[in-house]
Amino acid sequence: MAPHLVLASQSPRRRELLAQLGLALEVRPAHTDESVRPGEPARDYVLRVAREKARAVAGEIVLAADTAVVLGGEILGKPADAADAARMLGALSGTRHDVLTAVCVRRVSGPLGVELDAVVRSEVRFAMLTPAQVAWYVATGEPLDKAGAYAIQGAGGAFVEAIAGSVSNVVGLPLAETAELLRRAGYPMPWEPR
Ligand SMILES: Cc1cn([C@H]2C[C@H](O)[C@@H](COP(=O)(O)OP(=O)(O)OP(=O)(O)O)O2)c(=O)[nH]c1=O
Repeated sequence: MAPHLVLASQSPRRRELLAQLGLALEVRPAHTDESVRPGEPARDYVLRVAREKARAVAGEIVLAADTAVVLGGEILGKPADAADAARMLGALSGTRHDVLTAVCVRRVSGPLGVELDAVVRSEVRFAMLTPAQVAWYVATGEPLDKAGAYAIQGAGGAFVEAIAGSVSNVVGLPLAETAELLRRAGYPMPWEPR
Protein backbone atom coordinates (compact mmCIF):
# COMPACT_ATOMS: atom_id res chain seq x y z
CA MET A 1 0.00 0.00 0.00
CA ALA A 2 1.24 3.51 -0.81
CA PRO A 3 2.40 5.57 2.18
CA HIS A 4 0.02 8.25 3.42
CA LEU A 5 0.76 11.42 1.44
CA VAL A 6 0.02 14.80 3.00
CA LEU A 7 0.02 18.04 1.01
CA ALA A 8 1.00 20.85 3.39
CA SER A 9 -0.71 23.55 1.33
CA GLN A 10 -3.89 25.56 1.22
CA SER A 11 -3.39 26.11 -2.51
CA PRO A 12 -6.14 24.52 -4.63
CA ARG A 13 -3.76 24.75 -7.62
CA ARG A 14 -1.22 22.48 -5.95
CA ARG A 15 -3.93 19.98 -5.04
CA GLU A 16 -5.23 19.97 -8.62
CA LEU A 17 -1.75 19.52 -10.09
CA LEU A 18 -1.15 16.47 -7.88
CA ALA A 19 -4.62 15.19 -8.73
CA GLN A 20 -3.52 15.21 -12.39
CA LEU A 21 -1.14 12.39 -11.43
CA GLY A 22 -3.97 10.48 -9.75
CA LEU A 23 -2.29 10.48 -6.33
CA ALA A 24 -4.39 9.99 -3.20
CA LEU A 25 -3.54 12.64 -0.65
CA GLU A 26 -4.74 14.49 2.39
CA VAL A 27 -4.54 18.29 2.61
CA ARG A 28 -3.20 19.77 5.86
CA PRO A 29 -2.26 23.43 5.29
CA ALA A 30 0.81 24.69 7.12
CA HIS A 31 0.57 28.11 8.72
CA THR A 32 4.07 29.54 8.57
CA ASP A 33 5.48 33.04 8.49
CA GLU A 34 6.25 33.88 4.85
CA SER A 35 8.13 37.14 5.36
CA VAL A 36 11.40 37.64 3.50
CA ARG A 37 14.52 38.17 5.65
CA PRO A 38 16.57 41.26 4.88
CA GLY A 39 19.03 40.55 2.05
CA GLU A 40 17.78 36.98 1.62
CA PRO A 41 18.30 35.73 -1.96
CA ALA A 42 15.10 34.54 -3.69
CA ARG A 43 16.31 30.96 -4.05
CA ASP A 44 17.18 30.70 -0.36
CA TYR A 45 13.87 32.29 0.55
CA VAL A 46 11.58 29.88 -1.35
CA LEU A 47 13.60 26.88 -0.18
CA ARG A 48 13.49 27.99 3.46
CA VAL A 49 9.73 28.60 3.36
CA ALA A 50 8.97 25.30 1.55
CA ARG A 51 11.02 23.41 4.17
CA GLU A 52 9.30 25.24 7.03
CA LYS A 53 5.88 24.33 5.60
CA ALA A 54 6.88 20.67 5.20
CA ARG A 55 8.26 20.52 8.76
CA ALA A 56 5.15 22.17 10.26
CA VAL A 57 2.80 19.33 9.32
CA ALA A 58 2.65 15.67 10.41
CA GLY A 59 2.34 12.79 7.96
CA GLU A 60 4.15 9.78 6.59
CA ILE A 61 5.23 11.68 3.47
CA VAL A 62 4.72 15.45 3.54
CA LEU A 63 4.97 17.61 0.43
CA ALA A 64 5.14 21.42 0.54
CA ALA A 65 6.06 24.16 -1.90
CA ASP A 66 6.59 27.88 -2.12
CA THR A 67 6.37 30.08 -5.20
CA ALA A 68 7.75 33.58 -5.73
CA VAL A 69 7.96 35.89 -8.70
CA VAL A 70 11.39 37.51 -8.96
CA LEU A 71 11.86 40.72 -10.90
CA GLY A 72 15.38 42.11 -11.09
CA GLY A 73 16.22 40.65 -7.69
CA GLU A 74 13.02 41.85 -6.01
CA ILE A 75 10.85 39.08 -4.58
CA LEU A 76 7.16 39.56 -5.35
CA GLY A 77 5.03 37.40 -3.09
CA LYS A 78 1.27 37.66 -2.79
CA PRO A 79 0.05 41.28 -2.99
CA ALA A 80 -1.07 42.89 0.27
CA ASP A 81 -4.09 44.54 -1.37
CA ALA A 82 -5.47 45.82 -4.70
CA ALA A 83 -3.06 48.77 -4.85
CA ASP A 84 -0.11 46.45 -4.25
CA ALA A 85 -1.39 44.12 -7.00
CA ALA A 86 -1.58 47.07 -9.43
CA ARG A 87 1.97 48.08 -8.50
CA MET A 88 3.28 44.56 -9.14
CA LEU A 89 1.48 44.28 -12.50
CA GLY A 90 2.85 47.68 -13.54
CA ALA A 91 6.36 46.50 -12.69
CA LEU A 92 5.94 43.23 -14.65
CA SER A 93 4.47 44.99 -17.72
CA GLY A 94 6.60 44.73 -20.88
CA THR A 95 9.40 42.82 -19.21
CA ARG A 96 10.70 39.36 -18.24
CA HIS A 97 10.73 37.82 -14.79
CA ASP A 98 11.57 34.54 -13.12
CA VAL A 99 9.15 32.33 -11.25
CA LEU A 100 10.84 30.19 -8.60
CA THR A 101 9.11 27.31 -6.89
CA ALA A 102 10.77 25.30 -4.15
CA VAL A 103 9.39 21.85 -3.40
CA CYS A 104 10.18 19.93 -0.23
CA VAL A 105 9.30 16.27 0.33
CA ARG A 106 9.77 14.90 3.85
CA ARG A 107 9.50 11.29 4.91
CA VAL A 108 9.83 10.96 8.62
CA SER A 109 8.65 7.47 9.51
CA GLY A 110 11.05 4.71 10.56
CA PRO A 111 14.63 4.36 9.40
CA LEU A 112 13.81 5.84 6.02
CA GLY A 113 13.76 9.46 7.23
CA VAL A 114 14.63 11.77 4.35
CA GLU A 115 14.13 15.39 3.36
CA LEU A 116 14.48 16.10 -0.35
CA ASP A 117 14.03 19.37 -2.15
CA ALA A 118 14.40 21.15 -5.46
CA VAL A 119 14.12 24.73 -6.71
CA VAL A 120 12.77 25.15 -10.23
CA ARG A 121 12.98 28.33 -12.31
CA SER A 122 10.79 29.35 -15.22
CA GLU A 123 11.08 32.59 -17.19
CA VAL A 124 7.97 34.51 -18.19
CA ARG A 125 7.72 37.41 -20.65
CA PHE A 126 4.86 39.81 -20.03
CA ALA A 127 3.10 41.93 -22.62
CA MET A 128 2.99 45.71 -22.23
CA LEU A 129 -0.12 46.32 -20.12
CA THR A 130 -2.37 49.35 -20.41
CA PRO A 131 -3.69 51.02 -17.24
CA ALA A 132 -7.17 49.79 -18.27
CA GLN A 133 -5.95 46.18 -18.42
CA VAL A 134 -4.34 46.46 -14.99
CA ALA A 135 -7.46 48.08 -13.45
CA TRP A 136 -9.75 45.45 -14.98
CA TYR A 137 -7.55 42.56 -13.91
CA VAL A 138 -7.18 43.76 -10.33
CA ALA A 139 -10.98 44.18 -10.14
CA THR A 140 -11.46 40.50 -11.11
CA GLY A 141 -9.87 39.60 -7.74
CA GLU A 142 -7.75 36.92 -9.39
CA PRO A 143 -4.37 38.54 -8.54
CA LEU A 144 -4.94 38.76 -4.80
CA ASP A 145 -3.81 35.29 -3.69
CA LYS A 146 -1.18 34.80 -6.39
CA ALA A 147 2.56 35.39 -6.20
CA GLY A 148 3.41 38.36 -8.45
CA ALA A 149 -0.32 39.25 -8.67
CA TYR A 150 -1.20 37.09 -11.68
CA ALA A 151 -2.34 33.59 -12.57
CA ILE A 152 -0.98 32.15 -15.82
CA GLN A 153 -3.75 29.52 -15.68
CA GLY A 154 -6.46 32.20 -15.45
CA ALA A 155 -7.25 35.52 -17.09
CA GLY A 156 -3.65 36.51 -16.35
CA GLY A 157 -2.65 34.10 -19.09
CA ALA A 158 -3.68 36.84 -21.53
CA PHE A 159 -0.67 38.89 -20.38
CA VAL A 160 1.91 36.15 -20.91
CA GLU A 161 3.67 36.45 -24.27
CA ALA A 162 6.15 33.65 -23.73
CA ILE A 163 7.37 31.19 -21.15
CA ALA A 164 10.61 29.23 -20.93
CA GLY A 165 10.62 26.30 -18.56
CA SER A 166 7.97 24.37 -16.66
CA VAL A 167 4.37 25.68 -16.83
CA SER A 168 3.27 23.76 -13.72
CA ASN A 169 6.17 25.43 -11.89
CA VAL A 170 4.58 28.84 -12.58
CA VAL A 171 1.20 27.60 -11.33
CA GLY A 172 2.87 26.51 -8.08
CA LEU A 173 4.17 22.94 -8.35
CA PRO A 174 6.69 21.71 -10.96
CA LEU A 175 5.22 18.32 -11.77
CA ALA A 176 8.23 16.57 -13.32
CA GLU A 177 10.54 17.48 -10.43
CA THR A 178 7.85 16.77 -7.81
CA ALA A 179 7.23 13.29 -9.22
CA GLU A 180 10.97 12.60 -9.08
CA LEU A 181 11.25 13.78 -5.45
CA LEU A 182 8.28 11.60 -4.43
CA ARG A 183 9.80 8.61 -6.21
CA ARG A 184 13.14 9.15 -4.47
CA ALA A 185 11.34 9.38 -1.12
CA GLY A 186 9.89 5.92 -1.74
CA TYR A 187 6.43 6.88 -2.92
CA PRO A 188 5.27 4.36 -5.55
CA MET A 189 4.48 6.41 -8.64
CA PRO A 190 1.53 5.05 -10.63
CA TRP A 191 3.69 4.18 -13.67
CA GLU A 192 6.19 2.08 -11.72
CA PRO A 193 5.86 -1.72 -11.79
CA ARG A 194 4.47 -3.16 -8.54
C1 LIG B 1 2.71 33.22 -10.74
C2 LIG B 1 1.54 32.39 -10.31
C3 LIG B 1 1.32 32.08 -8.99
N1 LIG B 1 0.23 31.32 -8.61
C4 LIG B 1 -0.02 30.96 -7.19
C5 LIG B 1 0.60 29.64 -6.75
C6 LIG B 1 0.55 29.74 -5.26
O1 LIG B 1 -0.70 29.22 -4.80
C7 LIG B 1 0.61 31.24 -5.00
C8 LIG B 1 1.90 31.60 -4.35
O2 LIG B 1 1.77 31.54 -2.97
P1 LIG B 1 2.46 30.46 -2.02
O3 LIG B 1 2.80 31.16 -0.75
O4 LIG B 1 3.58 29.75 -2.73
O5 LIG B 1 1.32 29.38 -1.77
P2 LIG B 1 -0.12 29.53 -1.08
O6 LIG B 1 -0.09 30.51 0.04
O7 LIG B 1 -1.14 29.74 -2.17
O8 LIG B 1 -0.35 28.08 -0.50
P3 LIG B 1 0.49 27.33 0.67
O9 LIG B 1 1.49 28.30 1.25
O10 LIG B 1 -0.50 26.86 1.68
O11 LIG B 1 1.16 26.18 -0.04
O12 LIG B 1 0.51 31.88 -6.28
C9 LIG B 1 -0.66 30.85 -9.56
O13 LIG B 1 -1.64 30.18 -9.23
N2 LIG B 1 -0.45 31.16 -10.88
C10 LIG B 1 0.61 31.90 -11.31
O14 LIG B 1 0.74 32.14 -12.53
